[in-house]
Amino acid sequence: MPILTLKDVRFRWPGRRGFSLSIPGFDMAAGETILLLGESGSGKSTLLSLVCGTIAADAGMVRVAGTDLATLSGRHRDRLRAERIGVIFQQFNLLPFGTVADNILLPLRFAPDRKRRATDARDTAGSLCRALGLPDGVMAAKAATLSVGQQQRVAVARALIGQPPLIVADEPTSALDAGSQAAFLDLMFAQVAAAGTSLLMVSHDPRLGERFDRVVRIEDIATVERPAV
Ligand SMILES: Nc1ncnc2c1ncn2[C@@H]1O[C@H](COP(=O)(O)OP(=O)(O)OP(=O)(O)O)[C@@H](O)[C@H]1O
Repeated sequence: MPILTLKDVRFRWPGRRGFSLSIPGFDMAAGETILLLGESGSGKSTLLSLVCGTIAADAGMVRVAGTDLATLSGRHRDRLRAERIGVIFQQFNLLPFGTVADNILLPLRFAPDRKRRATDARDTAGSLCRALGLPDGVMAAKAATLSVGQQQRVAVARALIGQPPLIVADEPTSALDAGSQAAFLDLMFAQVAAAGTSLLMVSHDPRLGERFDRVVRIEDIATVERPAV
């Protein structure tokens, strides 16, 4: 069964001349890694928001791990996202005054099944930190005191904890220089492969493509209408 299926999806941002996106069909196999490429403003983040259920399609089907998001209430969509999807945002969205441990454990609060899979969640969080090359003792540090590269790794640990079947990442390397970018991707891919997780990552950088099972350009799967400026 695919981890993700989009079929005849249409979405338009509100406003008389809002940007609109339509996707006739897109499938992602379980365990597959896909790089989604497209220029700035081409609708990549909009597509990820549809997948995460933070915005609802006007028409068509978005199916995540076998469930059509349109059949769920808002509360159940939030629950499905927390259980099934690990999200890494462009700005990482860490709680600055929370500790690293607080931040990594946060998604488990809304996802009891995922919490169960993480068994001893604090130990698991510590192991993920070590595997991602974070220094000893980092779990007790306030997130705001870490470097950008370290915060990025905490965001990956938060997405991976409890082994959600799908990781969605929006330009997670945009704040890193080329060397740190490669090191970060090595660590992220090692963890994704170890857990057999599917990874849908957005970027505008085609050089990252060789690491992925498949490279998809947004214009190949979606038709967009942009408002005239
Ligand atoms: N919250 C919003 N409300 C209204 N329109 C929006 C909103 N977010 C995005 N858009 C519209 O959707 C278009 C596509 O934006 P989106 O962020 O999906 O593109 P992107 O490919 O991810 O761009 P970037 O690479 O710059 O992040 C934008 O040009 C904007 O017009």
